[in-house]
Amino acid sequence: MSSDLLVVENLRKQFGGLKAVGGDDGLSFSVKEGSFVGLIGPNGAGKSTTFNLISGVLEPTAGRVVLAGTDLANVRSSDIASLGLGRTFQTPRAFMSLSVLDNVLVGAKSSGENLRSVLLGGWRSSEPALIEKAKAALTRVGLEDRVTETVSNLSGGELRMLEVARQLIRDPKILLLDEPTAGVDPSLQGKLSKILTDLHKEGRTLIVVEHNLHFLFSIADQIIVLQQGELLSSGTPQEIKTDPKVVAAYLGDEHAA
Ligand SMILES: Nc1ncnc2c1ncn2[C@@H]1O[C@H](COP(=O)(O)OP(=O)(O)OP(=O)(O)O)[C@@H](O)[C@H]1O
Repeated sequence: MSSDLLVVENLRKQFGGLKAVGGDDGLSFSVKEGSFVGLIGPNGAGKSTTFNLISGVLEPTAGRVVLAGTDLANVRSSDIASLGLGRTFQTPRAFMSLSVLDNVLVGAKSSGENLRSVLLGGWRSSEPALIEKAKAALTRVGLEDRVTETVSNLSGGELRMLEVARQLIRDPKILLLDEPTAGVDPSLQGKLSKILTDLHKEGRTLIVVEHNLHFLFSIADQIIVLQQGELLSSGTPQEIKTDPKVVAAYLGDEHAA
């Protein structure tokens, strides 16, 4: 039986005294190694804040996050990635004037030195093994024909896939993806769903925030529903679709069984 890779325990985050995540007892849930979790909830439910707390972008007001047995309160946020956690953001982040390949390479080691030389315009990667790894990551996300393209010429969907490739080069155990279908042409969503399913099949744990429930419910094996920062429900996609609390509070009448 697989064990918990991620444990979120009594987690709370307030901004200026206003609750963003967690009620009185805080938000608690756990994610088993190798699972594919969808994190859903209406706008403002606390999904991105939860991602920011797990990835160390924000510090919790209370509670803790334990990744692979390590309490992240004891880990500098810049070191969380080296514990095997990768994440993408709602708004993709990239060096727009660099090539697709260089964007993957520059993130590979994430040293301050790399970033400084990119900003000064003198950065080059010359490690053949790393270049091969970057190309393999780009092939995984379907960008193998765009390797030499300048990032500013990519479509919104390609930019999202580039972000995933930038994470894959570090070989993360767990990947947090914030709205991967946003800006992706609907005709390409089948391709995206295959990419995510393949990452899952090779043993990676995925947590995906997504508003496109049709997309998410067809690929995730567990759904966690947040409402106003609190856990509303958790279960298989089928259980969630038919949970009266979820139907009433989130999915709306048209989804009622
Ligand atoms: N930096 C911040 N300062 C103040 N309030 C914030 C901040 N970030 C988030 N919030 C508030 O916290 C709550 C949760 O926001 P969050 O962005 O986590 O929700 P979400 O579920 O990701 O929403 P969406 O689906 O719209 O992206 C909201 O009420 C939001 O206004």
